[in-house]
Amino acid sequence: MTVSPCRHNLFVDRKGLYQFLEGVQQNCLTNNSRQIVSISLEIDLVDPLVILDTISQVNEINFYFENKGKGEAIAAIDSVADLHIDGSDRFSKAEYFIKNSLKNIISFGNNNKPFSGPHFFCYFSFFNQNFQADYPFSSATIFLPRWQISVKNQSCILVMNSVMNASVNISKLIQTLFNKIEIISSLKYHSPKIDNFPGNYQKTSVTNADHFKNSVSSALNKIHAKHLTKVVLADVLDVKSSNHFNLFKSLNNLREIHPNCYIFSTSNGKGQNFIGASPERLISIRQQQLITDALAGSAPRGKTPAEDAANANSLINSEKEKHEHSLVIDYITQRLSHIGLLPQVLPPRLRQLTNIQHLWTPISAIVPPNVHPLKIVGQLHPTPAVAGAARDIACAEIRRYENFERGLYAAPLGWVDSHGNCEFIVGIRSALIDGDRARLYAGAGIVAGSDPEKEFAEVQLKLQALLKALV
Ligand SMILES: C=C(O[C@@H]1C=C(C(=O)O)C=C[C@H]1O)C(=O)O
Repeated sequence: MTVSPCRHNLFVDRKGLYQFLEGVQQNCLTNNSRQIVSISLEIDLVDPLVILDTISQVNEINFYFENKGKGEAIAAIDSVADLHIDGSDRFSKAEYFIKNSLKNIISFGNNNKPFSGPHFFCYFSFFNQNFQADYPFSSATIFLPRWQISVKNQSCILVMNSVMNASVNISKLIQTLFNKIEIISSLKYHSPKIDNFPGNYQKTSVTNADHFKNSVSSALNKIHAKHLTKVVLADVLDVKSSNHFNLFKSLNNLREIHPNCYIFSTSNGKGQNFIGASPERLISIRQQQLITDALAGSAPRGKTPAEDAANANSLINSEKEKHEHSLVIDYITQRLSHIGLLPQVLPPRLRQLTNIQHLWTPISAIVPPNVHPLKIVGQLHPTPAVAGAARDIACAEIRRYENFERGLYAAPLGWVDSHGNCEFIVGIRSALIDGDRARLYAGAGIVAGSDPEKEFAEVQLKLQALLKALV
């Protein structure tokens, strides 16, 4: 990838930008080729969620990612290059697509700022192939957005990616960019308050409480028979609202209610969205430093500080929860070692969320430049935090017990840049939204010592927290 020098003043930029684009076009003419130009400009602070809500169209794919605690938010809107695939080699095909696309991208502008330059947004489904024929997302989607608006530490970067060839009108292209900046700048930074949606809604169950509890009991028999050591079973809640779900309000509610979680949303460009608030990072890589989370083992938050501390204490000291947790650590360290990394297990801690708390062990490693982030994602997914152990046996059991398609639930979603930086999370505590209908997903890890009633209560706790933000 070629990088042109950075200029600071927007007016100087306009002239420099014209010359840059002319140079690229000349190159296209000479080589009879096309290129993608990636233009990054610092703009006044805006709220990427407000921008997503205002400029995205139903027929365009998009992606939203926010971590309020880290002061980061990104909206990726519409696509200039995308890949939609299924099958077991989806991670390597996605890696190839990104590497190949990058060869043909030339960058201009503020390239040293966080989130400047081309970023590829990716979302995968839990299984290599979705069984439900009409499930609305492929098992892998990767796209380079036309527009990317991101905020990091109160600084805002706009990236426009655009195709350049011999016939592109450069003045028009620049005009499009500056018109967009004008529209974006006119949208004041605002964070609306949480709404109590007055709309009515009905809950309909796909599974019922007995089905879930019976599955847990049956899985426990298989665990005792040593067929497997852990399986994560999920449940879904179907909701029909009297109004269409309002994505913007739901996401805004989610970020207010769960400031320590990753808030995410993806759209397939056909009217369906997958959204949620996940506490679980699969991997983040910044300057070759990888961090991944082993997150498993749960207890509710207490209603009083004393009750909360007691719950935390019994979580930390529970042999059953520690066993459930250590399966995830063992798997992650083995899988990272398998691809030549040297994982370092950091001290364990508690991840305390609004409604629930988890055992949490971060694991770090240095990533050599020749190991692509998607190789690591493909290596790790699905961890025992969302599948079980042994992994393949657990996945087969999940298919047997769950009578719904997991789709994007509990699967990796995130972004990769051109330097090997990335952030991928696990799409748990999520919902598929389709007009006035929503399907909510949450699960719990089953190990020896699990109690069907308690596991059912844990899943309901997670589902209710999500429901509260959506309706
Ligand atoms: C599978 C989910 O969560 C996972 C299961 C947990 C558990 O059972 O203790 C904890 C965190 C996650 O790894 C979910 O929320 O859907």
